Amino acid sequence: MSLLVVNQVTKTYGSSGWSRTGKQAGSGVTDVTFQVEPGMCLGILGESGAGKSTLGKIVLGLLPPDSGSVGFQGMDLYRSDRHTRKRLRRDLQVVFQDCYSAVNPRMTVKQIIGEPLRNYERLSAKEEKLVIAELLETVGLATTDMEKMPDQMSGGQLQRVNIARAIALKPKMIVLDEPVSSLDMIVQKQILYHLRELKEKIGLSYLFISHDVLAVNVLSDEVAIIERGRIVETMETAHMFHCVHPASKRIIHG
Ligand SMILES: Nc1ncnc2c1ncn2[C@@H]1O[C@H](COP(=O)(O)OP(=O)(O)OP(=O)(O)O)[C@@H](O)[C@H]1O
Repeated sequence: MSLLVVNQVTKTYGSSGWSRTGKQAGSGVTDVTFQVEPGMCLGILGESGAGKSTLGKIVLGLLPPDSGSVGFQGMDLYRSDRHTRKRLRRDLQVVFQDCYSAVNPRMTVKQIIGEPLRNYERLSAKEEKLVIAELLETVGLATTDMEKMPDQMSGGQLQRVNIARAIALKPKMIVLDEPVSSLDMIVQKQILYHLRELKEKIGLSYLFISHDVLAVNVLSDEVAIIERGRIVETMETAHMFHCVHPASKRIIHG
């Protein structure tokens, strides 16, 4: 059974003018269908404004679509009761592009990573500290980083903290919304390889939203090209350079 099933999802924003968020009203996404299998990574590759973040929010249960459905672990994300949704959200985590705004600047690394544990698990302070130390090691940070504040870390280190928080509850899937695009090239590469390792080690699935062909190539098993809110072509990443749709060719071959 597929882990994530997105079926004919459409979301249209206001028809004219500018929204409260300052974005110019646009089409959002139209009739989007795809699946992600357990342990696999699907890359959603598209240019700016193509609808990638809209799709990410819909999959995370944060933005109800106008029509269509999102199934996760066999349950309908938007038609389940609150209790089921909370359970599903535990298995569906996210890492956003902006590692600094994703954390509370007044919290220590220990408090940031401990937040989901406190929301879902009943651990003693000692157990929680042990789990956090293990998570820090898993993402390649030192246990002594626990007491640091976000502004004492580099962007790459803080993104590793965000990854540690995302995997704290041993989720089945992580939505990666441009997780490396604000980092420099060397750090980007390190984090992408680390995410790939984690995927294999823990059996994680990813929905990897990106505009970056090389990044998608490192992490994804399959890639779907999105243009003006529509998926125009889906292929195995290994065959990505033989794409046929004009939008895919433009994005992949530059
Ligand atoms: N809150 C909003 N209100 C109105 N229109 C919006 C809103 N959010 C997005 N849009 C519009 O929906 C379309 C898709 O936007 P979205 O942010 O999903 O694209 P994206 O591919 O993530 O772009 P980027 O890579 O620049 O972040 C765009 O035309 C955008 O202007």
